[in-house]
Amino acid sequence: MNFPSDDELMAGEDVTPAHLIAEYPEDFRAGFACMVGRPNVGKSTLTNAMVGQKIAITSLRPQTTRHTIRGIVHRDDAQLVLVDTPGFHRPRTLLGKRLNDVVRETLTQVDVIVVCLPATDEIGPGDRFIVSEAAATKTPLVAAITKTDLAGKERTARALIEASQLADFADLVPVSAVAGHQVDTLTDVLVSYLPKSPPLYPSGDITDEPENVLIAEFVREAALEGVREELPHSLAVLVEETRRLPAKNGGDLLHVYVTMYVERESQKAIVIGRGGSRLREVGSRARSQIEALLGEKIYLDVHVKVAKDWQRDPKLLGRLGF
Ligand SMILES: Nc1nc2c(ncn2[C@@H]2O[C@H](COP(=O)(O)OP(=O)(O)OP(=O)(O)O)[C@@H](O)[C@H]2O)c(=O)[nH]1
Repeated sequence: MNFPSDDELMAGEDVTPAHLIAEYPEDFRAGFACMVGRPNVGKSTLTNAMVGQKIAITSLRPQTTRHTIRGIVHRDDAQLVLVDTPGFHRPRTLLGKRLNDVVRETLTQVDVIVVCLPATDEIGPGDRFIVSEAAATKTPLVAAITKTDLAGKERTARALIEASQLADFADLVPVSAVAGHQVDTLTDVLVSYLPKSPPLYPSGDITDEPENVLIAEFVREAALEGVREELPHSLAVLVEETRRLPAKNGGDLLHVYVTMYVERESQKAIVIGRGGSRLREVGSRARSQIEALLGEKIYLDVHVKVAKDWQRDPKLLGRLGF
């Protein structure tokens, strides 16, 4: 994570690029919020709804968010940088341990933590574990009671009461990212916990994740779609290279070379499909998303490799950005 250090923030104009010193109101606020919660509670969807553009990766399958992807909410009076963490897991592998470390480190550095609790579900041990980890930091906690459109009024009211008994939340906000209900209210609440500060990022930025991370996530998301087998933990995607090559019809075309790592031959067969049919579908779905992200046509080359136990291989984990 590349949070600006205290020194950088204190140093003000000395390190602030010229484009950031543009005019901003005296009481401007800027800072970081981090979403935590069990898998599938709606963290990514909520991040997208607040930022207003697809950045974090959502999926029907749990635990798809591997990388810490930030979205940035730009307002006239504030800049809210949203950090979308992978979520806590009971660490069984080196990957699991590193993911937890990333989350913990993040939680101590942000200005406010958003604990996402779905209105549809009873509070369980998973929620309690996450809330206790979050409460162990000195950071203010805000509860977002998510998916209220699915839960209805009565169940949402009960979820609010249950949440208020769970921890000393500074605020509780019922919200539906899908229906767009109370999303702005949540942003208002989070902004109120940010320090007075000049903007931290240029006004056009929606995320500072390198493009290759987003490209890899798009391929991963496409590869997981419609697969029932337990693939989420076993699938990792790496952008090996991007290269601009002359196109047939003149000009040039961006070639993107991607490797998908699975742990077993059987998983490779699932990903590739009969005669490569599934992989072609995955490639074309990912390609159109990547083209939308980059604003240009690309050539996408996806290779599938078996890397047994990649989750325990420090070298490969490092290359994959963990
Ligand atoms: N109806 C409804 N569905 C929602 C809402 N928010 C999220 N969902 C759905 O819930 C599922 C999980 O949402 P995500 O945003 O991927 O959840 P997450 O917490 O980021 O999940 P992980 O990446 O696994 O940690 C997706 O199918 C979403 O479409 C909501 O407000 N209303």
